[in-house]
Amino acid sequence: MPEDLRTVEWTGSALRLLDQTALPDRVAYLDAGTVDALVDAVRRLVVRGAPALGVAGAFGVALALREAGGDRAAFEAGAARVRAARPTAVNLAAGVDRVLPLAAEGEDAVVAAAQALLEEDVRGNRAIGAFGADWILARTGDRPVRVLTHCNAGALATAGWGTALGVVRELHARARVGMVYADETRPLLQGSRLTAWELQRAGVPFRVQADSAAAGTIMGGLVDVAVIGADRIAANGDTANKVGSLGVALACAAAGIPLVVAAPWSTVDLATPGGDGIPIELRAEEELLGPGVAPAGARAHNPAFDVTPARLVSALVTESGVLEVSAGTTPARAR
Ligand SMILES: CSC[C@@H](O)[C@@H](O)C(=O)COP(=O)(O)O
Repeated sequence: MPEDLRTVEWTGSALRLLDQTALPDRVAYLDAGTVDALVDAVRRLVVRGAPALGVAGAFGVALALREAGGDRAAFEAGAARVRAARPTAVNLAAGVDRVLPLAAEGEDAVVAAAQALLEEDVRGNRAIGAFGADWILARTGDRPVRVLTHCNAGALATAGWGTALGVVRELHARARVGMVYADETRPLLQGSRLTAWELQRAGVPFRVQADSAAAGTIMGGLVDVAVIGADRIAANGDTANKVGSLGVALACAAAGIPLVVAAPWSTVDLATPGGDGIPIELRAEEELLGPGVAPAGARAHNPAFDVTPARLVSALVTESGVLEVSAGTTPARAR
């Protein structure tokens, strides 16, 4: 993503969000100037992706502080609403928690801490990209690398550069990308709308494919490595990410190719021992239904995420380096 586009930016009076519901057709921004506006934007996925949610949550504390006007209980309630706007990405709660202690010092101190988190995220993503590219290239030799990715873990999902797509960008900068298969990502099309948009702008060769094509593409020998992001990684390495990631992981295991999870340490939740403790967001049934899609009256089951067991995660790439999770190097053991 070019430097002129920011997913999350503090204007001085509001949080300016690049509206990801309008992409790829339009580049539009939404200024969230209240807690209500921010919570609504988070729920509608105007801003989305775990690290971007973390940064938005941190700035949301400044909105809550201003709105409360010195009323401690109102401030705490506002911050709690931001924190709980979506349940799975631990970064959202972590972003809020990180700046909360500064509330006593006022809005400027909170904004400065949120801005520091934003800048840290971009720096971390650059490091993730380099570590991930090194790890992959050490296993693929000289041939161009064919990558499969699921959902959008790019610049749009972060404060800049991206995690899984940060690895792809780094491979591309080293002229080593053969092809990227971008799963379209049902039901909200983060892959075909957002990942494809980012890859196109970056000049990376790609094909969008239906989620249901992923297993065949992997088993058919068209993919060297799958690289995905994460919303929450438990202490044992179990990884929650966009629904459909588990299917990609199972196919990778069956085909004997690596599944790489690229995420900052802020996505690791050491307080959650295993994947069964990760809350999975259930979204509105309407996202999967409607005229021309399903018969009137049909009901839907619409989990936004699934959990990939640690044994299927070949590598977890963070800004600190690579953990070979399925080989036993879990986040808990590394810390
Ligand atoms: C770097 S983003 C990592 C994850 O947050 C991403 O893969 C994902 O699942 C996003 O889900 P979304 O529902 O679009 O917020």
